[in-house]
Amino acid sequence: MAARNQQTSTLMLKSAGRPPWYAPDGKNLPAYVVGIAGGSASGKTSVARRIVESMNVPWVVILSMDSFYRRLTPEESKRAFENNHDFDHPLSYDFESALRALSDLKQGKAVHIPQYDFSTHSPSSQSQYLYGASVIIFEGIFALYDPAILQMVDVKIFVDTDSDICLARRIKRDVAERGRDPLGVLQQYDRFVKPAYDGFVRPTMSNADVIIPRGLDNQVAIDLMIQHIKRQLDEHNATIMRPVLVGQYDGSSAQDGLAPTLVTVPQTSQVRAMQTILCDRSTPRGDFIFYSDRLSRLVIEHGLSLLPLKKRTVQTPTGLSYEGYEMEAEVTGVTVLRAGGVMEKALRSVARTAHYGKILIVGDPATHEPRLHYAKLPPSIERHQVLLMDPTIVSGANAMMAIRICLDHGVSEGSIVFVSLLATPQGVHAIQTAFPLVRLVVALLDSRIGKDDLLVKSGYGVFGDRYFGTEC
Ligand SMILES: Nc1ncnc2c1ncn2[C@@H]1O[C@H](COP(=O)(O)OP(=O)(O)O)[C@@H](O)[C@H]1O
Ligand SMILES: Nc1ccn([C@@H]2O[C@H](COP(=O)(O)O)[C@@H](O)[C@H]2O)c(=O)n1
Repeated sequence: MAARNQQTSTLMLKSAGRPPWYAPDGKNLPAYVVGIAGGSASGKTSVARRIVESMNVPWVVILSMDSFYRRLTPEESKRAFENNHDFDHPLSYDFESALRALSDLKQGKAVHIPQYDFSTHSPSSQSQYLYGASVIIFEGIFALYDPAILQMVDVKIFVDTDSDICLARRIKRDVAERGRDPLGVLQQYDRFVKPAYDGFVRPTMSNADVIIPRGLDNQVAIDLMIQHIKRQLDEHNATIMRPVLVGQYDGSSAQDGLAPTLVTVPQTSQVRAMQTILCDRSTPRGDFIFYSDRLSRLVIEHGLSLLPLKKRTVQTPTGLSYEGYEMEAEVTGVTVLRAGGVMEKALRSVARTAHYGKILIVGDPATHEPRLHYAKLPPSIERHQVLLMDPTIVSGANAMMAIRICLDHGVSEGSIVFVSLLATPQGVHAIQTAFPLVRLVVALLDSRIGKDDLLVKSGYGVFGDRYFGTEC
């Protein structure tokens, strides 16, 4: 039982090169949902897998209804092991949880899906982390049954395979993969599977847009379906955000027209001197590192000072009580790799108990469109105040993707503080337009951006290269 409660989950996201999945206003575009229903062993999973393989992009995911079987009582579990429990009645599914997961995924949120173990008739200790799919394939015998789920599904498929073939495949599969014996499979089939198919599952065929006779054997129908889904994905991609282009902001180089969510650190004499050292092309690398670290600590401290406090009373060594404060919520620092690592170092030097996450976004060399390559965030991040760290904001496109990822993982917009050493007003404006509640703390504003390479023409140069010594 203890093992069952210790749900493990892979928090890694392997979406090599995922383009933006949200519109210029920062809001997610809904994912396209394909529902695949049909009898048990008709080939639903096989068809879903064939679609995923043919799409050949990581942002197509399968959500199986197996994950939403209701938990059995001890009495029901005993009957299940005697092949005498009805897993084919609609009441055996938790449609509410299935709807919630599907709806979250469709809205672009990250979800943890329980995994089901057919040999124990219960959820396994594993859960699956799904994030950011543009196409979701929802498959199961009742995928086209529940009216609220049907509302979520964009294209509805029913796999119609001869029942004798389904039975033969089910015996083979359940013995090989689900820890069953042939006689038990036959008993369960006669008692529950066949009557439920006739009474509940087959009638949902009338909800389908497309019926695929013979399942995987019907290559023509599957190819047509794949073409249809690819077209939907192309249309989806056509409406996603292109880089926020230089020139959209018409203020001057100062804070003209920018909202008060932008805070520049006080321009003390020390800050001015440090900025000058960082802007100077002849500054030796050792000095560049030293002053970047120092300025990072200042910006981080400034960012931390914006986070809310709550009252805390402590006893002093002399026995008096002291009415003080503590942070209202835990802090997570999210590093936008690689240059954000510099600011992470600064956060580690001032915050003893922070959590950490990392995001890798790489600009497409031709279009400068940001592409998500990796994200790893702490599981409880939705309850934390988040410091997003990237030393430079140019077009704002990378920052917007990083903010979107935090929001998709349940962080509220008002809990995010984006800290940066140098930002363009254009980039800040783009971020503020899409995410008006995100606060930004920067050390320096600089408005000069190269039209072709989207690099700040003055300022610190390519910060990461200068800091890590990787300049060409
Ligand atoms: N066209 C096919 N030819 C041969 N075996 C198949 C075919 N389609 C599916 N199978 C096998 O039948 C079993 C059930 O298929 P599956 O796709 O899991 O069905 P479902 O998801 O509808 O229960 C699996 O072992 C699968 O490998
Ligand atoms: N513990 C369980 C749960 C479900 N089943 C059977 O699985 C069938 C649905 O899965 P398919 O992959 O075949 O669509 C359903 O017909 C249940 O009878 C089970 O045997 N044990």
